[in-house]
This record gives sequence, C-alpha cells and structure tokens, in this order.
Amino acid sequence: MWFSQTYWLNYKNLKPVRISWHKGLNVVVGPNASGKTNTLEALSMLCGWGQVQRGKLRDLVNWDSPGQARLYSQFNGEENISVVVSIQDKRTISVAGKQCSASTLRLHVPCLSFWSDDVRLIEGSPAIRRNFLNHLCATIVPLYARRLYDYRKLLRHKNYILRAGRYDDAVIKAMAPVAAWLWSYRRSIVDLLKVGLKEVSSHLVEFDFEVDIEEGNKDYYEDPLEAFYKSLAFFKKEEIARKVSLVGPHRDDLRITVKGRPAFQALSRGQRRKLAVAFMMASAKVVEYKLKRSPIILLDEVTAELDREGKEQLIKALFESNWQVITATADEQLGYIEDFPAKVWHICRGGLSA
Ligand SMILES: Nc1ncnc2c1ncn2[C@@H]1O[C@H](COP(=O)(O)OP(=O)(O)OP(=O)(O)O)[C@@H](O)[C@H]1O
Repeated sequence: MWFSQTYWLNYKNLKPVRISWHKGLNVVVGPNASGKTNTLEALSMLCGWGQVQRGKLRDLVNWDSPGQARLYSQFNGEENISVVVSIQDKRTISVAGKQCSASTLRLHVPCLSFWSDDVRLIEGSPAIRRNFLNHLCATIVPLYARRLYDYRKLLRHKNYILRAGRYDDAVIKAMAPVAAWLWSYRRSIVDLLKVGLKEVSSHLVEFDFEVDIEEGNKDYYEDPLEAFYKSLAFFKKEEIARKVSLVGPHRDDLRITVKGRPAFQALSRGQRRKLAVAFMMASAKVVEYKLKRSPIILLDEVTAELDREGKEQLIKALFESNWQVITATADEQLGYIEDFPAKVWHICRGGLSA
C-alpha cells in the first residue's frame, strides 16, 4: 500500500496542503521545529496509529484554530481506499465513507514507524523491545492487542493479590491460556523476524549478531501451557516472598548479542542505530510475509549519528526495498548525495512543498 495523496487541516502546526507522495522513497527535509515529526505523526494517524507522545487528543488540534483537526488520504496499492480521520476530544475514522475502528484501518494499510527514541531498542530496557514486538504482532493480528489487554488486566489483579499477601489459583487459571497464546504467537513472529533480519541486514550492518526471544522465566517445555504452570510452580515461593509476578510474557525480552555480548555493550551508537533500523526493516518484511501487503514505512531522524557511508547505505537499502518510505530529517546535506534516489520535500513553519 502507499499514500498517493494527503490533505490536512488544523493539525498541529501543519499548513493545509495537498501532497501527491512518491510511490517509493520520500525525504522531508526541514529545520528544527518546522513540523517534520508532526507530518510523520499525521501520516501514522492516517494508518490507524495513535499520537507519538502521550497527551490529550485535543493537543493535536492547531492551538490557534480550535475546532476539529481533519486528515484525509487516498491510498493505492493492493486496495484503493480513501481514509478520513477527524480529531477533537475523540478520534473518528472512516474508510471509503464508512466509520471503522483503528485496528481495522491498520489491517487495510499496514504501517511501521521508527521515531527518534526507537534507537533505544538495542540499549534500552526490555519493555522497549516488548513494545516493538507488541507493535509488530498487533499490526499483523488485531486479536493480539485484545489478548494482551486481557493478560495485562489479569496480571494487575494477580499483583494486587500478591501485594495483599495472598495467592489465587483462579487468577492463574485464567491467565495461563492467554499467557501461552502470547508466548506461542510472539515466538512465531520472532522466528519470522530472524528470517527478515537475514534478508535486510547484509545491506545495512557490517557485523554479525544473534537474536532470540527470552521468555519471562519460562522453563523449557514443548507445550507453552504446561511451561506456564511448571514455571509458576517453580517460582511460587519467590513470587509470594517478593509480592510480584515473575513468570509470563510481561517478563519477555529480545536477546540481541554480538559475539556473545549484549549488543548495547558491543556496538557503537551509530552501529546500534543501524541495527535498530535493520530491526524495523525486518519487521516490515514480516508484515509483508504475513499480510501479503507492502507496508508503509515512516522514519523520523533515522540518519542521525551515521557517517556519510552509513547514510548512503541506508538510503540505498530504503530505495531498494520497494516499499513506500517517508523519512524526515534536519540533515540538509542528505538531499545533495550524488544521484539521490528519492523525492525530496521541504518543510518550513509547517508548510510542506516539493
Ligand atoms: N497543537 C499545536 N498547534 C500548533 N503548533 C503545535 C501544536 N503542537 C505542537 N506544535 C508545534 O509544532 C512545532 C513542530 O514540531 P515537530 O516536532 O514536528 O518539529 P520537527 O520539525 O520534528 O523538529 P526537530 O527537528 O526539532 O525534531 C513545535 O514547535 C510545536 O510547538
């Protein structure tokens, strides 16, 4: 899928403008605070995702013109559809004139984004890697988001009971099938992610690395349901003593190593950024394998901290991906790379132009 035309009104600092996007690689160049992230955020919302930073929906409406913010897009590709997103105190989405949910829209237009903080995928806490996996799994199967929500609700309840100094087998019984489902699904996606990483990383990273999922204190048993019960039995005393739930998908992590060492120790910042981008591109491959649709890729400040060679490698890899990629950068020199294979857009004070 790809954005063919967009139009926005009253969205943050963005000036109303009709844009006909290039089907391949697009680069939005502009100084700080010009509206690059806002542009990518508006595009991401048109694909059914939420705000980049937590806050009220009302904060997305232009401060000087209270009312509604409206985003429009025509998508082409595996399907030709028009999408309208209206934002005020709540968000409403319509696809081809009919109201629909964000998760349904995400299935029509799979979109993966990489925000400047996502470089922490390699060096940050396990929660960041779990979020990455959750985002990918939910893009492919909307039911995943529902199961995750149910699991988190049960987990909160279990922790509440543990804090009260009790242990409740009924909660465990309710949690077990959901935990087993999440573990199985995550593992199948990580297996595909490894295939995707093999395909994309040779163009992007010059070092070998290993990836695997580390399931939250799970003992090895073929059947994940059995593994959940057996691991819980093993950790029961410790859970009661520490008053916290220690076994389950909420403790999962993606183990990323280079020559047996954690990647965050073994790699420079630029290398970590390249590896994070490789993960993002590999996840786009997974979406393509599973949904049989080309994903749209949104990248914010992805070339920061890369040397000239790294930037050229990345641009080449993005160009050759055959996906629609829209990337934003403050790096004015990027557009001047020789034979630059992208459509360059300029943004200044919220006004986007060719
Ligand atoms: N609701 C709003 N109405 C009007 N302006 C807003 C609103 N919300 C945010 N802004 C402004 O949008 C401006 C641009 O933000 P954005 O994050 O897109 O910049 P950027 O081009 O990505 O900058 P940087 O290169 O520094 O990351 C900010 O200066 C912010 O004050």
